[in-house]
Amino acid sequence: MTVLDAMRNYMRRDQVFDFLVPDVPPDLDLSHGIILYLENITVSFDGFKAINDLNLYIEAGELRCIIGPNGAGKTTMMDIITGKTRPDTGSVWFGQQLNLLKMSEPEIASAGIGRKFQKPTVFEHHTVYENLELAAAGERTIWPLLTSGLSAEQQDQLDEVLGIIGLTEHVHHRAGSLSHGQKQWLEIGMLLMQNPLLLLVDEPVAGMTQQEMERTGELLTSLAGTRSVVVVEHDMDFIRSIAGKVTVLHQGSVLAEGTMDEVQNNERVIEVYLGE
Ligand SMILES: Nc1ncnc2c1ncn2[C@@H]1O[C@H](COP(=O)(O)OP(=O)(O)OP(=O)(O)O)[C@@H](O)[C@H]1O
Repeated sequence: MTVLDAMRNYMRRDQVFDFLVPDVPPDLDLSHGIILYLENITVSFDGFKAINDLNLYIEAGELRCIIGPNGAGKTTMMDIITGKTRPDTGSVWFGQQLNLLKMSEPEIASAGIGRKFQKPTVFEHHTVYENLELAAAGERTIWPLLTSGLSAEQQDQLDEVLGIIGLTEHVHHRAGSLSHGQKQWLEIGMLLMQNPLLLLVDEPVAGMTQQEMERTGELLTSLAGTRSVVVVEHDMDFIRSIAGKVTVLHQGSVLAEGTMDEVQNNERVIEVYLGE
């Protein structure tokens, strides 16, 4: 079964994960099995090419790890996908039909691309429940939430998300009282309330305990399949524990791509990154 078939199966409404199966917008064409196309991207800052003729393709439903030395362009690449930075040249497509370069940051988020930054940005004085509730509402639809609360479907989704991120027992605790790892999971849960089809996750395990790291690996692995997950991370043990395909960025381009074993044994990768 191809990844796309698997994704289509997950999308069937008679399956158990009903509330967590992202709705595929009608204009998001995944018929080629690719959810994200970055082609011939170049970005310069004051004449310095932070991204240099980058080509990257993310499959529907895959978990991709992006690694590379400091300054390789990983953050800039994420910024391009989310519309924060516009490239000088190249194209960025979400599925076959959505040209991300013609969309604003909020439009890109609404189309189904969620981003988790390295530091957790939960509302510390609100409970876990309230954080998820606010995330369900989204910025532009908060008024209905204040007046009538969550819909039955959103409530079911919230319960499901709580289970996935392992915070059911903490639902009425203030987010500020959670451990660092739990805050990171809560923020991933907040993104899940928006049902993204592509989740971008920046250095999720920085500062986590070994146990939290393992739990995060399980969480991200479980999210792939029903959605695509792109993880930027420096921790090689973590990458090895979750990775399917790994992309190594160097000086703004793809240096190598393959399994963790393949990239770890690649001479160029050893030279410019792993041998550091
Ligand atoms: N707004 C900016 N203005 C000038 N230079 C920038 C800007 N943003 C990024 N750069 C430069 O572009 C290059 C790529 O930076 P980027 O943050 O994308 O790398 P990275 O792979 O995410 O690094 P790290 O692993 O340290 O987070 C770096 O040399 C950085 O200094």
